[in-house]
Amino acid sequence: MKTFEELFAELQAKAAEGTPGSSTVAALERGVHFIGKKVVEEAAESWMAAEHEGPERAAEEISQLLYQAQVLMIATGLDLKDVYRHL
Ligand SMILES: N=c1c2ncn([C@@H]3O[C@H](COP(=O)(O)OP(=O)(O)OP(=O)(O)O)[C@@H](O)[C@H]3O)c2ncn1[C@@H]1O[C@H](COP(=O)(O)O)[C@@H](O)[C@H]1O
Repeated sequence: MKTFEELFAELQAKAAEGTPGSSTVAALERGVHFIGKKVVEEAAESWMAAEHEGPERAAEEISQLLYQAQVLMIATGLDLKDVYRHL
């Protein structure tokens, strides 16, 4: 198990190193348009899971939504503090 902050630090490091075999690096190479579509896809799947598939499936889909949101942040050059200051 990892926290939101720990995952973000891991993704930043992989992006900086261009780690081979990383799905994050592959997504970043495809760009914001591709990542944005993944965010929307995971948002829809989170909604559907919450409404129809129960809390366990919702948790799984929401974790993927958080992951994709972090990838979008990195693709946009944002750090966590850039987002947190709007909370
Ligand atoms: N938490 C995630 C994570 N969540 C989702 N994904 C990716 O997001 C994509 C999910 O897209 P899809 O919806 O197409 O996948 P799916 O099979 O249809 O899944 P469902 O949405 O239908 O359930 C897959 O490519 C996953 O690899 C993730 N990829 C990586 N991580 C974590 O990110 C870290 C770095 O991973 P790498 O960059 O791959 O090394 C590791 O700690 C990973 O655990």
